[in-house]
Amino acid sequence: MPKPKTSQKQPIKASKFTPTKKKQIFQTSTDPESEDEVEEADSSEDEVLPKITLTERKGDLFAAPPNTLLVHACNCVGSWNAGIALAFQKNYPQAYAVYQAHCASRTPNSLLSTCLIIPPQSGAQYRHWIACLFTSRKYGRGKDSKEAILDSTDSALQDMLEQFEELKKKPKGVWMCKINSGSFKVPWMQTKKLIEALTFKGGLHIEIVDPK
Ligand SMILES: Nc1ncnc2c1ncn2[C@@H]1O[C@H](COP(=O)(O)OP(=O)(O)OC[C@H]2O[C@H](OP(=O)(O)O)[C@H](O)[C@@H]2O)[C@@H](O)[C@H]1O
Repeated sequence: MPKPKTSQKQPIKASKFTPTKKKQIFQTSTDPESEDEVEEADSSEDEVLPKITLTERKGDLFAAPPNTLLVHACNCVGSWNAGIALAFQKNYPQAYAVYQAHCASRTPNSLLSTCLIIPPQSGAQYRHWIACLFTSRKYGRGKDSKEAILDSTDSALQDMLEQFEELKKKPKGVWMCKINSGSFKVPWMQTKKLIEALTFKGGLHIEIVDPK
C-alpha cells in the first residue's frame, strides 16, 4: 500500500529558502520525494556536510567502467599534447575537439578555475565522461605557480561538483589521476589535501588511479 501523504507544506523555492550558501552544498539524490528533506537540511547554518572520500590505487585511468567520470587537469590554451592529456587526446578524439572548441571560444582568464564536463561522445571507443579542470593558464615554462595552481584547482573542483549536481543523468563513478603532479609539478599530497577538504551533500567517493 502506498503511504498516504501527511505533509501539507508546499515546496519552497531554494532561492527563497537558502539565500546565502557556500559552494559545498551538493546533493546526489535524484529522488523527488527527498526534496523537502533536502531543503530543510539546507536551512541549517551548522549542517555538517560529508567530506569527499578518496582511495588510491595502482592502475590505468582508462580501464574505468563505462560511464565513469575521468578527471584530469588541463591548461587553458586548448592543448592536450603531453602526459596523460596526450593519452586523452588519442583515446577520446571527439572529446578533444569539444575541449579545443571550448578553449577557442573563451579567454584563458575566463577558463581558469572552471571545469568542463564532456559527456561520452557517440561513436567513441570508450564510453567515459571527462572532466577537464582548468588549473593553469598555460603549460610548460609558462605554467602558473604552484600556489596559483592549487587555488585554481580548488575552484575548478567546486565548479565540477556544482555541475555534477545539476546533471540529470549522472556518471556512475568518479576516477581521477594524480592531477597536477606531473607536468604541473605540484606535489600530489598538496592537491590531495585540498580535495579531502571539499564536501558534497550526500557524499562522493573519488578513486585515484595512478600507474606508479
Ligand atoms: N594511464 C594513466 N592512468 C592514470 N594516471 C596516469 C596515466 N598516465 C599518466 N598518469 C599520471 O597522471 C598524472 C598527471 O600528470 P600529467 O603530467 O599528465 O598532468 P598534470 O596534471 O601534472 O599537468 C597537466 C598538464 O600537462 C599537460 O601539458 P604539458 O605537459 O605541460 O605540456 C597537459 O596538457 C596539461 O596541461 C601523473 O601522476 C601521471 O603519472
